[in-house]
Amino acid sequence: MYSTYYGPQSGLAGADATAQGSSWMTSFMGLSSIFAALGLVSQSYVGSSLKLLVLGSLIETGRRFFQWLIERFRIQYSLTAQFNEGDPAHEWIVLFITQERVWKRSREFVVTAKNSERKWAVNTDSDPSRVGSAEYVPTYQAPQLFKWGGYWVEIKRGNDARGSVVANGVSQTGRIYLTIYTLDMTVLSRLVEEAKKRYVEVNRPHVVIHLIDSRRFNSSQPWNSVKHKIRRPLSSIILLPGLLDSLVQDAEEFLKSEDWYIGAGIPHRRGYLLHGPPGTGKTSTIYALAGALNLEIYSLSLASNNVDDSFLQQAASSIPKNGIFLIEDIDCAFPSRADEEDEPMEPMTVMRGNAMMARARAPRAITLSGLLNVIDGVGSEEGKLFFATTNYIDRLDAALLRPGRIDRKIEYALSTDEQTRALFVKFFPEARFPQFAHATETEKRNADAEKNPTLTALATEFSAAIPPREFSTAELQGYLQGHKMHPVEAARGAGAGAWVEAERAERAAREVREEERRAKARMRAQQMGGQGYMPPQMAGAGLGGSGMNPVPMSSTAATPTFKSMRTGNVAAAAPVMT
Ligand SMILES: Nc1ncnc2c1ncn2[C@@H]1O[C@H](COP(=O)(O)OP(=O)(O)OP(=O)(O)O)[C@@H](O)[C@H]1O
Repeated sequence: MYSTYYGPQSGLAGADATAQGSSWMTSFMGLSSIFAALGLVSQSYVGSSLKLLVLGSLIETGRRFFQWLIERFRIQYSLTAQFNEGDPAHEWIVLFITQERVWKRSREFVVTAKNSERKWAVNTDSDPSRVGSAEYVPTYQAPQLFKWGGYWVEIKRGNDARGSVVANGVSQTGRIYLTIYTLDMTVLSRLVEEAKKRYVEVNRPHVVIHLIDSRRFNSSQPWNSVKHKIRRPLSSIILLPGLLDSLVQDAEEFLKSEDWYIGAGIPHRRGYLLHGPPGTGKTSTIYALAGALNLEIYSLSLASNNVDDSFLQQAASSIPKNGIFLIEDIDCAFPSRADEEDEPMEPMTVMRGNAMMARARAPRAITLSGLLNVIDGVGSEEGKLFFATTNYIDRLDAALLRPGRIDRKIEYALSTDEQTRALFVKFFPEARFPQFAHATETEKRNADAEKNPTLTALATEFSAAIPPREFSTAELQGYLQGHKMHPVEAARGAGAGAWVEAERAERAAREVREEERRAKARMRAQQMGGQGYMPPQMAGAGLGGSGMNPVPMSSTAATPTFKSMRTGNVAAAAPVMT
């Protein structure tokens, strides 16, 4: 049924409107309550955030304050020492922390194949006799704390930005900072002394040689590489009788007489020049002497690209007391005129004019005056032993050789009969060859000396087969090494005699080749001369090999060849100390 009912209909419309109004109101109310609720929520959120912010700030401030306090404490109640790589003390401390097993908490290691360069690797193997093929060296990048002698010590590594280079991703040069939590300076010096003592102990079987590695060149830390050589006994050096003893005695006496030098007003230093043909034992003598006297060697090559006067000065003055400063082949820095003429420039360079030619022969970085200053300048005293070696003493300037710079000149010569014999005996000791041991008088009478020779007899035969003053000890050593298990073959028959003939033939061929090279070089020099070129040392009116060198060089003497040295006055002279 359907009916029309207006009143209520209109009433209904009104009610609708009312309902609409109330729903709007409701919505408004709802919204506002949401907003209110949201407001409340956001109020509480902001509040909490604020609270968190305040709390966080407080914690951070507290943390910083605590850090500051710790830093204050560290500064006030600790000592920090810095050890720079290249300095010997750095070596001591690295060994010390390795022995203290500080590396145990290390997380970073440099791993390299074993070689003679110092690494102070950690020994992780429980069996110390087992030798691994690689070295594991902790980098100490993160600070490490350990206890020593009742004190807390912190060790940290820092890098020297100027000098460090990155090899295999690991910085090679750097510093070690050692912080001890005490105010007592004596603790630091006790620790350093202890470190040095251990270092000396560990190195007893070795000779320590400090070198300059140009790959890690750092002018403020010149000695940046350390090598260890097994100590060589003095008895293994075969020289003329008395020579080695007098050298060792001289050096020992020098080291003991510091007070005398001070009293006499003489700088406490001693210079030695070892000169003579290659392979006669000059370098071996210095290493054996360093081992016998417990001295470390600081060895420098003047031929290195990076070495100039100021670097030389820096290197020499950073050698500690009682160190050996060694310059090998000292003549190399100042080649004689003959050598300069042997190495003319390339023809292309000549074509471009004299100005370019003059520049092409750039002045050498080391000057003679620079070298002289280093040998007798500030920092060269303090108990330093200066050793230089050369194959060509005639090339050296008289200024370099004067007493005070070079106090002893020791001449080495090619092997004498006596040395050749001694070398054979050293090579074939009776302990290793008992079958050739000394025979008793009865045995000697009954034995057939030809069939059953003793080592002494073989040594005499060997020295008779080798002409005296013709071969260096190194050459003879090379020959004997080829027969190290066969003393009879080494001493007799085709062995020694055939070797002498082969060596002579090879030398003659080498000299022919050398003469050809020189002739070619002279021709090139003449061609240059024809185009107006004059070698700078000639233009420089008698200046030495270094263009910057204000001191005249005595390089006009003809360069001796080793043939002339063997047959001439050098060969005739016995090794002497002057
Ligand atoms: N007099 C010697 N006694 C023992 N060994 C020697 C002697 N001379 C040379 N040797 C041996 O020869 C090798 C080279 O010797 P060393 O380097 O000492 O000679 P050098 O005179 O310094 O040579 P260079 O002038 O070329 O530097 C070494 O292995 C060394 O053992």
